[in-house]
Amino acid sequence: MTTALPLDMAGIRVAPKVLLHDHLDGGLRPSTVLELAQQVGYPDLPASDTESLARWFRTAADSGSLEQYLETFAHTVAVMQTAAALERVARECAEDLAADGVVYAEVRFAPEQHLQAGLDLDEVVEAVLRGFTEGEQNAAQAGKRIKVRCLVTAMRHAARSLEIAELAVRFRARGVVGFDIAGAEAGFPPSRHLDAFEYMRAHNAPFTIHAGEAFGLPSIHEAISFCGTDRLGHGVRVIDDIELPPGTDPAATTFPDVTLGDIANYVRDKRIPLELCPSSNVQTGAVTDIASHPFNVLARLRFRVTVNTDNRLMSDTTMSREFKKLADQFGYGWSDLERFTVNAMKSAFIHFDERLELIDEVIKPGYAVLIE
Ligand SMILES: O=c1[nH]cnc2c1ncn2[C@H]1C[C@H](O)[C@@H](CO)O1
Ligand SMILES: [Zn+2]
Repeated sequence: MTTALPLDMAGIRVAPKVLLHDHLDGGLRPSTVLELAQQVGYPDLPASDTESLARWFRTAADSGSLEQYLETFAHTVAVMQTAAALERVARECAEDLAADGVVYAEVRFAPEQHLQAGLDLDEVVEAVLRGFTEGEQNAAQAGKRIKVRCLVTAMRHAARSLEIAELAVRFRARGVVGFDIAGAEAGFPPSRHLDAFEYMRAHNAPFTIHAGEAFGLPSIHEAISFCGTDRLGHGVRVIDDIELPPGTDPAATTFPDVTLGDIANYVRDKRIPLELCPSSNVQTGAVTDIASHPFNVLARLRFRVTVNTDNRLMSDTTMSREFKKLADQFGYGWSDLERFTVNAMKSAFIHFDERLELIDEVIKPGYAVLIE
């Protein structure tokens, strides 16, 4: 592990980063939530100034339960019901990610949650894509290169997943690069949405599934074996299929006495990317704290780990902060952060030539100056 330049926040912010798991409705600026609520006359915000609102989201999301964590989205979704609001939120998302040094992002949201003021699914997606393009252009003017693509999510408790998969395919040439399911995991197995996944596969279109976050191995097993997912949203509970001797330090650099079960072996053998979201996992109770997060075990065992924010507003985080937390906890250097970034870029849903270009022209040169 070489660390030529100090691995501090300033350095991490300039390092090129790739983000595969970030929710549009979980990443609004607190000031934007307030302004949009005022504009649309939404009366139910739990706070009336930026600082208190930011604090409310963070503490309410710190619930230890995915179900309670998800309740906080009622407020962000409520203010994202018009084309103008969606466009603004998407534009600011691209700008904020670019300012943090993210060079490629796949940002997801559930179009079916944004129909309350009369927009249809296509109009919702069009507004968000316009916002991303504007944000990319504004970032470029500020000297920051970013490419933002969209994943459309279906809510797993609802019954619109096939329609959303069709939406993903309909918009595939216009900036939607994949499909996802999210929402409460317990009681809503991925196999409820088999027709949607089959539709995606029939159209040679990729998808990811939130699995192995609040629920354990059975959820991961369904996602990979029955649904054929291309990536795992979180997937952190794959650790339940990995046996380590009692008392093993999760921050160790090697794990020689490890035994992998069939599911863990399959995920690693097939290089199925894990979209790990450390801070979010602590908030929803998937793990106790960052120190006991299986990120390091999975990374050292060479699973295809990627680092993600999940919900920047609810976790009061950024890609840089997630990198910093992991580096501080597990002693990573620039070459490790580069590896996680290349892992993410290889796992992106854009075409191979575009991934390669970003790796060769942006990521490798970006880390080379930090490592030297
Ligand atoms: O971490 C998550 N697990 C499951 N569902 C989630 C998570 N973060 C956000 N969501 C839900 C709430 C949002 O309204 C929805 C679409 O982005 O996805
Ligand atoms: Zn998520």
